[in-house]
Formats: sequence, C-alpha cells, structure tokens
Amino acid sequence: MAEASQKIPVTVLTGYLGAGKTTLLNRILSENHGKKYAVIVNEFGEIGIDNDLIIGADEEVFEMNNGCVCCTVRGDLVRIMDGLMKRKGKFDAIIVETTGLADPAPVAQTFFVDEDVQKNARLDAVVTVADAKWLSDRLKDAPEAKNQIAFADVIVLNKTDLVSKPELAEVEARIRGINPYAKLHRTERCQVGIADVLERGAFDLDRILEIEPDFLEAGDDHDHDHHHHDHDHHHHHDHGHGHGLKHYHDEDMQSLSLRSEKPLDATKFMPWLQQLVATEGQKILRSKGILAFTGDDDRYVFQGVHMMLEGDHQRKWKDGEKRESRVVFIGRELPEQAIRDGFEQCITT
Ligand SMILES: Nc1nc2c(ncn2[C@@H]2O[C@H](COP(=O)(O)OP(=O)(O)OP(=O)(O)O)[C@@H](O)[C@H]2O)c(=O)[nH]1
Repeated sequence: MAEASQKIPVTVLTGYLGAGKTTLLNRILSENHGKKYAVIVNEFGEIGIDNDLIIGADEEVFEMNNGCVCCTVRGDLVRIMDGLMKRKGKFDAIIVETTGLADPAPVAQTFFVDEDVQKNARLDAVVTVADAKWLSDRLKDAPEAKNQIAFADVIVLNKTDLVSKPELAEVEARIRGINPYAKLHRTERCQVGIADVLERGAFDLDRILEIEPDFLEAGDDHDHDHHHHDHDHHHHHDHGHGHGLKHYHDEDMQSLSLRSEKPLDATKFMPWLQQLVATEGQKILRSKGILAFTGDDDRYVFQGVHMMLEGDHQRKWKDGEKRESRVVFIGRELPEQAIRDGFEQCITT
C-alpha cells in the first residue's frame, strides 16, 4: 500500500443546489496554482451543463451524468478513479464536485471501502459551500443540505452579500449547531485562498464515525442494475443500499431539460425566463442554461437560484461547435407543460 503522502489527495466539493460549487471550482482552477488537477463532476439532470461552465485551462474534466453520485458511487466514481490511478503521477490532486442533491457520506465512503481506490487515493477533505441566503430554508425541508453541513471539514459560507449581518450570524449559528468542528470561511463569490480548500489533510474519520457509525461497513450486495430512483414522486426516503449506510433522497425533486438546435429569440426568451422565475421561483430551486441567440456570435449563459437570475455573454461560439441551446430547471412540482410551451415560443422560426 502506498504511503499516505504518496496517495493522491481527493477533495469532495458539496453544497446544496446553487450554493456556489462551480463558482468555487472556477476560482480554484483559475488561480495560478502550477498544479495539475483532475475534476470529476456529477450533475442532476440529463444534460450536462456544469462541465461546460468550468473554465480552468488544462484541467481534465470527467462527467458522471448517469445518475446521482451517491448511488452510482461504486460505479462511475470508482471507474473514473481507477482510470485516473492508472495515470498516476499525472495529477497532483482530484476534485469531485457532487450534485447539490447528493449525500456526501457514500461519496466519502468510496475512499475508504473500495480497495483499489483506497490504495492510491486519500480523502483530503469534504468542502461544503453553504448559501447564506437559502440554507436556513433548506435545512427545514432538505435532509441532504443538513448532511452536507454535518460532513464538512471546511465550510464556505457564501453569498454574504445577499444577507444582512444578523441574518448571517443566524445562519452561521445554525451551521455551528450541526457542525461545530469545520473550519468556516465567510465569502462573497467563494473568494477563499486555494490553501484554505485544497490539501487540508482535514478529513477526520473518527468524527465521521460518530455521526455515521456504519460508515466503514462495505458489503457488495448492492446491485446497481436493479436499483431505480423514481424522481417524479414519493417523499424523502432513506436507502439502505445494503452497504450499511443510509442516505437520503428528495424524490420530489425533478429536473426538466430542454434543448433547441434552432436559435432562440433573445427578446422573447429573457422576458419569459424572468417572468417564469418571478412567478414560479419557489418551486424552481435552480435553473441554468447555455443559449444560442439569433444573430449573436457569443454563447450566453444564465444561472438562476429561485427567483434570482444572472446572465451574461460568456465567449464566442467556436468554429464547428454546435450552436445548441440547453436549459435545465430543477425543482419541485415544476409546471412542466407550461415551461415546455413557453420555451417553444422563444425559438426563432
Ligand atoms: N450574489 C451572489 N451570487 C453568487 C455568489 N456566489 C455564486 N453566486 C451565483 O449563484 C449562482 C449559482 O452558483 P454556482 O457556482 O453555479 O452554484 P452550484 O453550487 O455549482 O450550483 P449547482 O451545480 O446547480 O448545484 C450563480 O449565478 C453564481 O453566479 C455570491 O457570493 N453572491
């Protein structure tokens, strides 16, 4: 077995939908770090968008869009990790960005119970980005959000610009109630130093065993082929998964993906989107898209969290790049048909 110091450090980046994980990742990767990182991203929704929004120069980005990372934890993640291990020496560190809906426990568990992974990699830290504006609400209705805080070694309490000082103090107190141990950084746009997040050597197995006594219980009786999540209905429930570790899923959460190969009319799309999130923003927790507008040579990217929207031109469409618009809405009780119809009407005919 390799010495701990020779094992590749792995940082698991979690945080609820829209908290700022990709913002943090981009901040880390765009620093002049002189290192080679491999990034593994897992997204909720059929259309991968995040991997297209990661701006690092030479990083290799691996996607896991076949489902939720905490369920495919012995599948995709192990397979990708194994592939990376074979190219040992090529990477200084690995960063795994989970979906906002993932429970970090089974992800972290992979680094302890899968033999090959364990031989060559070590979990360096679980870094959780917390949304100062929305976390308190999500702690009430989303067990994933609570687990992400509980498991964190480092917490980036982000979006401090969106709350007052007393609100910030209140959300921090709630976080401390769940996890008094993690190092906490208050940030705007995830402005933390790379050393605050990577190569911390912070993951503390003893503490995790206190929260999750079954953490190291493996068990190979879990058959992924027969495992199926129905994300359309049912309420929160736990999965035993046969490996001793329970984890939670919000089965009410839906993701709606839309695509168009024909360009969109910007004068129709933007007002439609603004109106949609203004009226349905309680149900739509997260929206994002890469858009091709008629007569526009730049890709337009928008991001939404509830009713708040941001958008900008990102870069020129490259020669030969397919000018396709991709939009994802994630939420509960999404008005699917109305969204589909509205989107259709924004397509330039
Ligand atoms: N006002 C404000 N907005 C922020 C801040 N940090 C990130 N955002 C915005 O919040 C939105 C979501 O940020 P992301 O980094 O994409 O969040 P994420 O956690 O990767 O989202 P998912 O991958 O969908 O779960 C984007 O529009 C960001 O620009 C912040 O500190 N303040």
